[in-house]
Amino acid sequence: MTTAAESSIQPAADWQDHSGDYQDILYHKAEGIAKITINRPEVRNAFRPRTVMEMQRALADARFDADIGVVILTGQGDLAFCSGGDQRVRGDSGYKDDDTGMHHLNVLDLQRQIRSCPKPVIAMVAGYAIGGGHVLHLICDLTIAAENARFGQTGPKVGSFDGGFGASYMASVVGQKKAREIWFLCRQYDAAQALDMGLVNTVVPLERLEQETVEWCRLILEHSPVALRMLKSAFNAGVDGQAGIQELAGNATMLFYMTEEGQEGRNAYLEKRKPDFTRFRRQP
Ligand SMILES: CC(C)(COP(=O)(O)OP(=O)(O)OC[C@H]1O[C@@H](n2cnc3c(N)ncnc32)[C@H](O)[C@@H]1OP(=O)(O)O)[C@@H](O)C(=O)NCCC(=O)NCCSC(=O)c1cc(O)c2ccccc2c1O
Repeated sequence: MTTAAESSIQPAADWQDHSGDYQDILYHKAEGIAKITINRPEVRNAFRPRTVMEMQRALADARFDADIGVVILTGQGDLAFCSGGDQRVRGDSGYKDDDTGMHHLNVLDLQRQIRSCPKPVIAMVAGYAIGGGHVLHLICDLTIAAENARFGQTGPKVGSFDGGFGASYMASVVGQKKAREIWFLCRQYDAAQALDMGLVNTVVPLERLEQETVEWCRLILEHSPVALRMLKSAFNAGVDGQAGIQELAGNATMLFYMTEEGQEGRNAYLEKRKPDFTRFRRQP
């Protein structure tokens, strides 16, 4: 019998360990890919506040590492990607932080961080993606699922709900009727059903899960980082309201700063002269 920690997923890259002092996650890098693994298989990779904080730190590292072009989010073992918030530490107003005793719903911060990360984030799902763990895979740009993957929400069963991305973004992915079914009935869906409703991008045998995911990463890494960045923020802008527009506009500003026209404004200010924009064409 396999234990929750054991994995039959074949490694597909020469991963370098960057886990450092992390307690709840593993963090690896290889070939321009960062891999963040929730490492709490004894609770089906449920997250507590510390888990989320560590994931936030690792994701920030991946974002600011110029050698990294794509991020994989996954869970340790064959049995679960993530089973959502750790119900054992759920207090009366959130999940209790071991160190401070404060109550958190900090996975919501992580969701926004995944969405605004200018690099593609891919969920690599074996086993259960349930509750807040299901929303985490949903938020990722792409999901590669193993044949044993199972998806679903439990909120209304356990006294919780995610009325943010978990509801509205889900509806934009699977449609209003299906999203309401997923939340109202709290059923589980297998990988084939998830593929059928557009919740995942592809389904592969468990052993090939990482190989397929790394192949997708390698393809992405062949492509223009700026084009990918612009596309991600453009996809977000359509559903994220003012925050999405801010992200897309921020990328436009970054590109403008990279032009001579943008730099003329800065240079003129620093050189205490009037800017000369006459040499820049007005595009039709
Ligand atoms: C995930 C399961 C379907 C797996 O079932 P299976 O039969 O394979 O395994 P067990 O049930 O026996 O579990 C093994 C072992 O793990 C423990 N465990 C599993 N999940 C959790 C969990 N989420 N928290 C704590 N512990 C967990 C389980 O108790 C067993 O331990 P033993 O010691 O008894 O052996 C099934 O486990 C399952 O349904 N799990 C619960 C899923 C769930 O309800 N998750 C919480 C949903 S709410 C949520 O995630 C959430 C979090 C947030 O931070 C939010 C923030 C803002 C808005 C909303 C939020 C939100 O909804």
